[in-house]
Amino acid sequence: MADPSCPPFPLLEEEEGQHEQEEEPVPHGGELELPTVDLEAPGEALAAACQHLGVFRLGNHGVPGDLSARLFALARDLLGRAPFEDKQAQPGYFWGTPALAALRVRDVNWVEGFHVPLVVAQHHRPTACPPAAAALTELEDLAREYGAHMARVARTLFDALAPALGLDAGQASAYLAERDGFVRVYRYPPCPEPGHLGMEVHTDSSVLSVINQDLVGGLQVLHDGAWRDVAPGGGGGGDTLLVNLGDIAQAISGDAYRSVRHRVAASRGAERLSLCYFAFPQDDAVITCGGGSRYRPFTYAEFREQVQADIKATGSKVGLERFLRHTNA
Ligand SMILES: O=C(O)CCC(=O)C(=O)O
Ligand SMILES: [Fe+2]
Repeated sequence: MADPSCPPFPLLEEEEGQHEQEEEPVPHGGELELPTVDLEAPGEALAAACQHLGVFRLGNHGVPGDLSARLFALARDLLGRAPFEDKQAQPGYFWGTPALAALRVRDVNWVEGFHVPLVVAQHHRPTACPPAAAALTELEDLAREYGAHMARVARTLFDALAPALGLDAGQASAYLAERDGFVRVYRYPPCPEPGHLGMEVHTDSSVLSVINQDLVGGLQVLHDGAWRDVAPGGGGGGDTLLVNLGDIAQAISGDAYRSVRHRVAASRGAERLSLCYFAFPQDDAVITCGGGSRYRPFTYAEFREQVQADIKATGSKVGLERFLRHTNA
């Protein structure tokens, strides 16, 4: 029977030769052991994880366990129990990848959620509709409280990395506008199509992202040419969060740090929930890592606009490759 909390599953009719899921099948290498960085004493483990993996677990993060638990519970109710049509009417709600819907319906990710910016001018705050209005307001308030913790986490990590990256005070401030970040509360409903993705392969456009996943699992990172599972163990099911670096961290570090490619496999059996926070630079921050870098200096606004233009035109993000210096070889 169709799940009323989801839209109808798109019929995935392939037009011959037009769509490739992956150019070459990427092997699956089982679970990836991740290092744990202590937020209270990041030490050398932090830079090492950024260099080798681009993803790590974070302990001693100071996010109250009951705050995450309340957010997970509310998200489960608001997303998992309500009919799709009701959710669509709510501000901040999205299904799949809205930017792709008009282009290639078959690529729509099997995920839904609420997008919650940390800072919103009061007069811009849209009003939720009944019957979920009170619960949705509570979800937003909790997500902002959670987001304030995330901003603290992002700033602490970034400040710990800044000396090794050779950043001056102005750069350290402009490259991480942590209060301008946002939280996404995701639900990956059980998917009727085996092998479908909850979220397609991508790198984040952020400086860094913090993932808090429940116990279901499904997150995979590309490591040494193979997809590797990142086992649950986050705030939803343990004491650590996951941090992954985004494209901007890679650019600022002149490719020393990795913006790790990742995806989420859809599950057939259980719904999966995650709370994700994304931190970005100021729009006018000039991203540069000196003359030796493969990338020309660019502002974050330029990067964001290029990503959006590429997605609109082709359905895919190109990312940092767009900003390579031209060589006249
Ligand atoms: O839900 C997750 O665990 C990951 C989501 C993600 O990669 C993203 O939103 O960029
Ligand atoms: Fe991501």
